[in-house]
Amino acid sequence: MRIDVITIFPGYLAPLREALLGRAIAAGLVDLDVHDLRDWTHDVHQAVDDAPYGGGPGMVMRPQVWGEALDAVLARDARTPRIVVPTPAGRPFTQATAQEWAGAERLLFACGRYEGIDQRVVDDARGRGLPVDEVSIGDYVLVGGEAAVLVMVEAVVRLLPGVLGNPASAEQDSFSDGLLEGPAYTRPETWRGLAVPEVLRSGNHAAIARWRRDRALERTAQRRPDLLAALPERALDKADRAF
Ligand SMILES: Nc1ccccc1-c1cnco1
Repeated sequence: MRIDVITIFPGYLAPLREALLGRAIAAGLVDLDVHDLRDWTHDVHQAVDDAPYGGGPGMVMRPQVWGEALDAVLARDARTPRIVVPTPAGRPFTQATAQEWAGAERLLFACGRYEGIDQRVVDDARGRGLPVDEVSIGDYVLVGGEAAVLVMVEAVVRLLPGVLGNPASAEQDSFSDGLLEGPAYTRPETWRGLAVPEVLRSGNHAAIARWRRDRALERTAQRRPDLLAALPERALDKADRAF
């Protein structure tokens, strides 16, 4: 997978070259290119934004600069990318989105700041038949899209074959079966007077699986009843319903 990121703060994306993602890049599973949007400005001030038509607070990022940047970065590789624009006004980014994008051969993230990018940049790209996803990582206000790109790239790249040491862990993630993961424990058996639940040390794998499923159902019901309500009928078996 090739990943391009266009931003006015390239340094903000440095963490993408660390740890798991850094290893994926080193292993050739991911090609990452971070581009400075200001490289496509032509004025001495390298202006990337301007006042919004219609007035109001903040600044809007200029279409000319973004248009030139996108055209140049698109041309760097023959593969057509999904263009991703992080925005608080976007559709929710979920595990399903990450799984969908993990199948893409190329992703191009356009990091907007201020009050966003002139809408015509997205409209022009869509008008040329390019897939553009405007997505939000949650209902809160960030200063720019860069933090959202760190989140989304990690969620996607960990799903790529060969990235995770143990692919099973991707299957057992929270959300992969529609439920939140339950509590996890490791040694010592007792710590500050708190003991590991007996069943987890019993060696009875059926009982352990049941206990874990019950804790996941319990936690999901308490913290994310919306996820429980969204589960398809077939997702809960008889034992689940008894819980
Ligand atoms: N608040 C923001 C400001 C700029 C670019 C993205 C966001 C965003 C993305 N997901 C939530 O917020």
